[in-house]
Amino acid sequence: MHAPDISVLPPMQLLAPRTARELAFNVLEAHHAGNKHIGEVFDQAVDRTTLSPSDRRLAYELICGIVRRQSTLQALLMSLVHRQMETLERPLQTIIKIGLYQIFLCQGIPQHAAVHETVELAKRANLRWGGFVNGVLRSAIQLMTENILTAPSSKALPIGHHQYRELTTDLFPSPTLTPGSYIAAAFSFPHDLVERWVGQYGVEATIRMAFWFNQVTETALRVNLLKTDRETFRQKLFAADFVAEAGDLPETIRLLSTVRISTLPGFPEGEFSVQDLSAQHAARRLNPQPGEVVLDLCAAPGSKTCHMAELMQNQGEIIAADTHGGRIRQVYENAERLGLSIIRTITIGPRGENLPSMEFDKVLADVPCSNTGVLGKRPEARWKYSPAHLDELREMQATILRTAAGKVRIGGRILYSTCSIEPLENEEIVQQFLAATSEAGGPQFRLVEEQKFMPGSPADGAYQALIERVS
Ligand SMILES: C[S@@+](CC[C@H](N)C(=O)[O-])C[C@H]1O[C@@H](n2cnc3c(N)ncnc32)[C@H](O)[C@@H]1O
Repeated sequence: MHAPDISVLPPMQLLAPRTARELAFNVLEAHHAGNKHIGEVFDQAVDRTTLSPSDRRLAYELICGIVRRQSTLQALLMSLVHRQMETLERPLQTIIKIGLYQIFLCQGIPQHAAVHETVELAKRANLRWGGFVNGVLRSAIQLMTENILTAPSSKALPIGHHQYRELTTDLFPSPTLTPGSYIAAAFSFPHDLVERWVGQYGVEATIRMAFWFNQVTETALRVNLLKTDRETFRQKLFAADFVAEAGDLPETIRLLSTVRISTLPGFPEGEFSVQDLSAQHAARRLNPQPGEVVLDLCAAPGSKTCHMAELMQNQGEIIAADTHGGRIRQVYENAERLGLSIIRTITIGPRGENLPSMEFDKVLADVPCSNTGVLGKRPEARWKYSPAHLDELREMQATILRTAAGKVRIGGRILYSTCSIEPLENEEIVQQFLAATSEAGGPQFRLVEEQKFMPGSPADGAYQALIERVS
């Protein structure tokens, strides 16, 4: 008889999770079953618990870490459980991974607590699982040594801050013989993606990026200068026990505490937004002025739209367009919270159908992309990468840039931006656009400047090209 296909079994859920591990289990199981973002699933599940803020934080760290480090945890699991993976129920695999993540990759959780808490979770899920999970996790501890390494090897498990934990066994492919396979398995990235990075940036830079993407990063905030000033807001955070520093741009703050954003002081009053530093450069680079008429072609959820409105002193007009009618509502909600009244939202077709017939001073084209610059912030994003998807995205990006070109006035500017570090989605799209328009007899364009932000230097990866219509 064949083993049942466990991938199609309904998710298992614990009623009323009582611990951080139980909450993590519920969210991971629900995430496996559906298509929703981890953050959304977590928000729904957490609202139904009475867990303390520190338990919620631990649950969130476990969830994000386990989704991110899937390949690493799978390699550990396979070396510990000498059974066909298909015969191991998926909820049981999830529980073991919760234990393995705590033992190998969480700082500050003693091994005995990691084992005890995970065995309790296993027993709550299924009384028969406690002994098995206990055995697997105790064997896992035997895989660890006390040694911290500073260079990769097939025994080296990357743990963060450019350090590796030495294991007692060769768990990973050799980084010397097959660097791409080592990085993919040990750091947990799709193999295709790692091979691209190794080809473009070399092994060392790829490893630096992989470390950066795998560590929990600080959060950048954008202060709403129409409501407060940066120093006053920083003092407010400080008074509420949060550590924050001034960032590069006049409105940027680096928040050095881990926190659920909506609980920060000033959030309901619209004194700030969450936005990565590299993304904050987009509106700054386009430089919209008070009184101008601006088109944001891919606006939802509206971070950059609202930043532009703030830079425009809430004077002029912004048409915030998106093809996703549901998400466009978020632009409206963000604008309302931030006290911005110059934004008008519209739903458009994929080729700009339904856009008003006028021309604009500035056009922002913040196109959908592979997200390869923000893989640290979005734990599941790396697993959505595929070369085939890249082709689809490129077609969409070129179309959106052409739509932008058709809406900008002579002397006006377009900002083409992505949160990708793939040249195919960035420089190549822009160069192809410039070549095509210079050959055609219509409007002419020039590249004013472009910038690629590499992940970790110092913030998310991104690309921005400022293009001017010259005739
Ligand atoms: C990277 S997100 C935009 C993020 C947004 N600019 C911000 O800063 O919050 C890309 C958006 O483009 C939208 N989109 C997808 N295809 C589109 C198209 N053909 N035209 C316009 N928008 C599109 C998606 O619905 C998505 O909301």
